[in-house]
Amino acid sequence: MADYGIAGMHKYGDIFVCQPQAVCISDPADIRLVLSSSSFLKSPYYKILQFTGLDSTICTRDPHTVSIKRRMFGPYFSTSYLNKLEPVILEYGAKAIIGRWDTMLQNSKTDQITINYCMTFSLCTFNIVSRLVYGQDISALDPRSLETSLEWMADSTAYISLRALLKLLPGWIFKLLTWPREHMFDQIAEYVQQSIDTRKKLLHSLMPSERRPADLLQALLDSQDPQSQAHLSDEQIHAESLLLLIGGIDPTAFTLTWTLHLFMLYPECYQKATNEVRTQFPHCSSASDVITYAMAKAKLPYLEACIYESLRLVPVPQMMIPRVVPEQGIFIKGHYLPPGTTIFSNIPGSQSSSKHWTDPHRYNPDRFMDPKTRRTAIHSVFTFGYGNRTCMGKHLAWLDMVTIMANLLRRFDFKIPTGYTRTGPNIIDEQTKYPKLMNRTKFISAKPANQDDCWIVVSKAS
Ligand code: HEM
Repeated sequence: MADYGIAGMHKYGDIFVCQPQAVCISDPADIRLVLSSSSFLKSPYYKILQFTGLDSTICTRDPHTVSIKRRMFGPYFSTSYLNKLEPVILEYGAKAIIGRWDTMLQNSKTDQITINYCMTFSLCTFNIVSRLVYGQDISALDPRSLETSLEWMADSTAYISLRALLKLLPGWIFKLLTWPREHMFDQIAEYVQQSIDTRKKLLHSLMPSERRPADLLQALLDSQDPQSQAHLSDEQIHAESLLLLIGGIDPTAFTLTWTLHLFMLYPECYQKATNEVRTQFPHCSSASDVITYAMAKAKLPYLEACIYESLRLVPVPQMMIPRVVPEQGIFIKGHYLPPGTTIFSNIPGSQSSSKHWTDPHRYNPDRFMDPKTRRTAIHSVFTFGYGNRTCMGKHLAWLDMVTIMANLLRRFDFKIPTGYTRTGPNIIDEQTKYPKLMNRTKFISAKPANQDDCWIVVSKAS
């Protein structure tokens, strides 16, 4: 889909017909216009994201229900609620990686270790999400549970996504293809139910003076329909929790992966980001001394710009967030689009277009630093979507990404393993004339296609 959008944009420009009664648009101004209007409903395509028999937030189309759901859950994804969750996020995120790498370095005879950073970031975001959404400490980065965690994470997320996609097929084919692994779905459902039951028991046993837990499981249990005051049923919690599981692991982990990969391809950016972190936070007294999100937001603008630039250059979600033209129709670039037309926002195309970005194939975080271009640049990155259906978890994703990256750059040095020659600062892509990026899958997520590209040498900060 992403390649098709990029090729179509090069051939036909900022708007082209991509299917009967469907167009693909790439001008950031047009994308903003469509995505910021609540009268452009999500297209029925989103039904494939129905992980259980019920609509979770992402595939809800009816504007009234959407408004209720966003009012119910929105406060729990706000920066003020996330502040309460930050100690847990730091413990299961940045501190968990630091602890693991410190132990590995202590046991290493060479003062350096070689690790797979994509896997580390995936386990780490899995660790955070499991704690926040299921209230479970799965210690994903602990060597004793590493293999089980990897297997469970890969199988469950792949299976849930695949099961959703297979729904596009006729019912009997869906049943035929999914029944051999249907037990997995039952296992996940059981896990969710156990988490809900354990939490309900805990709440029941709390003394009035004791504090209720603060996490996303509690948010799902506490949230109330603003009109009827009704709470979510266990089935609704199940549907929403699977969305948080799928949305919360891969996009965050892969954005971190691309950021570190891009640092290795652009050593000057890596050096600048590292210098910024180590100049602003020079003293690192103990293992528990970590850079918090507020500290990073206040003092690390270049690191933030680096993450924005990764989100622009490699937008991890590869879907084109389709919307339907409302009954009054719309003119885009002089073309009248009648009601019912599907509009795909060509995010990968728009974010790599030389019409809208100077030197688009170059990783250049400075475009998010210059006060003259910063605002427009930020509003032209659609990796989290945009407007009234923008990603609800984006503040959480930023918190995860900034705290993990800032703390790792502060404590560790990174370099490409000796002998690795598939990518590097001097391995230039013939087409773009800039360092070649590692290959990626382009189906659902821009995931590194080959895990062998994700090894990196880590040592203590010099
Ligand atoms: C870098 C990380 C992330 C990226 C790039 C990302 C991207 C997206 C995108 C593109 C959408 C769809 C927007 C649309 O359909 O118009 C979305 C929706 C959503 N995301 Fe994320 N996401 C990320 C992290 C998260 C996290 C950590 C969570 C929560 C744990 C989350 C929860 C959600 C929810 C609940 C929605 C549905 C919002 C709605 O339909 O109104 N996301 N995200």
